[in-house]
Amino acid sequence: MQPILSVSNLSKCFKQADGLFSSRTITAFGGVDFTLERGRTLAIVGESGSGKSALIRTLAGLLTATSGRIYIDGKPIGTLSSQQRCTTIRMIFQDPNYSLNPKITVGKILNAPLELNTDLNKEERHQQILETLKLVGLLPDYLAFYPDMLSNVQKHQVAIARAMILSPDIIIADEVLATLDISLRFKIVNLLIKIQKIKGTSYIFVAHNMHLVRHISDDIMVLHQGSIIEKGPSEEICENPQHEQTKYLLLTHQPNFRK
Ligand SMILES: Nc1ncnc2c1ncn2[C@@H]1O[C@H](COP(=O)(O)OP(=O)(O)OP(=O)(O)O)[C@@H](O)[C@H]1O
Repeated sequence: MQPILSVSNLSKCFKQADGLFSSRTITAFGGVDFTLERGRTLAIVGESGSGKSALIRTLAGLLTATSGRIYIDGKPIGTLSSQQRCTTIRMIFQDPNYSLNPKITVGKILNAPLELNTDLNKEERHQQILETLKLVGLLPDYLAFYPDMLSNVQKHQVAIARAMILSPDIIIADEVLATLDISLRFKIVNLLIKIQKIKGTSYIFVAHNMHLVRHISDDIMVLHQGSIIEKGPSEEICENPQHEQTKYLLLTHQPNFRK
């Protein structure tokens, strides 16, 4: 079967001012190749500055690649309209305290992507919103709530609902669990796993916690200084890491690691 996402020789460079008249080029990542199958979860790990955020932002269309190709379901991403792109890949940002507008209700937050990207009428949009709220485990009462009236975990549920409202093929989650304590982390992880089973969504997770990564991902890709140094099935990478940097990440973020 065709992978839902295929990335070939992708790179992103930034130009940064260096003195008054000169600039220097910073390569955030380069030569990145990978595929993501439908209904699978890929975790991207790496030390700070390894290029994780730049890569996922490029995949989500928030940054333009310097070179390389991205194919969605076999089609070059450049051939998709912005609506098609929005309904295919959605991103969940790290902290819902910043990504959810505190001035609008949950109902309006969920209605906006439908209004912008679909031809559904008001009643159809309302139905879609109710179904999505149910999917993430929230009651219809929450439609009238403002984000500040919600607990931290409920804000995460709303952020997931906003990402799922267009039933995208791929969800990219940027360190979404970092702001939650351990018990709530597993609540959100289990919710994401449940959604994947029901909808067949593919996930790309950026995470630091290797223990969690092992639990939630099928495959792991390790970035180091902008390059992929290791990728493969999660169990294999965690049990038998080949690269020193992967061993270091496992030691730092997984206390039981003994290699
Ligand atoms: N807008 C930018 N302008 C210049 N350089 C940038 C920009 N964004 C990222 N970089 C550089 O690209 C490299 C990769 O950064 P990136 O934020 O993708 O790393 P990261 O792995 O996500 O780090 P972290 O885990 O700390 O978020 C770094 O050297 C960073 O300084």
